[in-house]
Amino acid sequence: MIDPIVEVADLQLSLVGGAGPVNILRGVDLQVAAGETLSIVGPSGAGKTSLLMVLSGLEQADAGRVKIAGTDLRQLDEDGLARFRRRQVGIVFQSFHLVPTMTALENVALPLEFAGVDDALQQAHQALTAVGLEQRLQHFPGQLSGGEQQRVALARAFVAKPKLILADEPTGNLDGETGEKVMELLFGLQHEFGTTLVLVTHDPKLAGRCQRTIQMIDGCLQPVDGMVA
Ligand SMILES: Nc1ncnc2c1ncn2[C@@H]1O[C@H](COP(=O)(O)OP(=O)(O)OP(=O)(O)O)[C@@H](O)[C@H]1O
Repeated sequence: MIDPIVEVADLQLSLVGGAGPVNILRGVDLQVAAGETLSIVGPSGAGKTSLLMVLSGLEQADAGRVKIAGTDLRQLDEDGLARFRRRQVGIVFQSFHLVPTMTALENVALPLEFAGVDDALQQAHQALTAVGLEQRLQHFPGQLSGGEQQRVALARAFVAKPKLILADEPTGNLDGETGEKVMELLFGLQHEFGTTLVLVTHDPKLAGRCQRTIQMIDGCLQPVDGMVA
């Protein structure tokens, strides 16, 4: 593959649960090209979220290779991983993960402020306008609907123009119509910025919007319909 932004080889992850260590990712190989949209589907508990956690640097793999936008994540310490996340990755979670004590504007400005950007609030204002929330800048998450909260989360994920967006069930907590609108916004922003998108979903319609779909089964990635992971 030319110019892959995600390069994962023989990735292994085990986490310690109540009954001892569990092998969650068991030899994952994956390449995603710059600008590509990829969906990952598969049964509950197969390891999809865990893979996104490793790709975002929120979880450290036990073995294998994880290179994102040319950075070998396994060589980074906690500070390096935090810097990597701020610069290269935007994350959209099912349950929004906004800071409840901050307004929509402050939530979106946060990644820019961490990155030392001077006009963080101005850029956050623009990003919220782009998702149709210019009338909600000073609202706190608790004063927003689920769909509005997810639009704030989309603005926050895209505001620093990361190379990679990781989305975990971004419409999972929304009703059908609201989910459709959030999906349109997500793909609209992805297209506008040419961002690489890796999306975990149980929704076949959402998965079908991506250029490529693969499935996670029992900690391993497998092709869907003859496609190659
Ligand atoms: N912190 C943890 N400690 C121990 N086990 C964990 C931890 N986090 C996840 N697991 C286990 O890892 C497995 C994979 O979980 P993961 O959330 O990645 O699956 P998933 O495919 O995203 O599932 P779903 O579709 O239900 O969200 C599950 O069996 C889960 O119980």
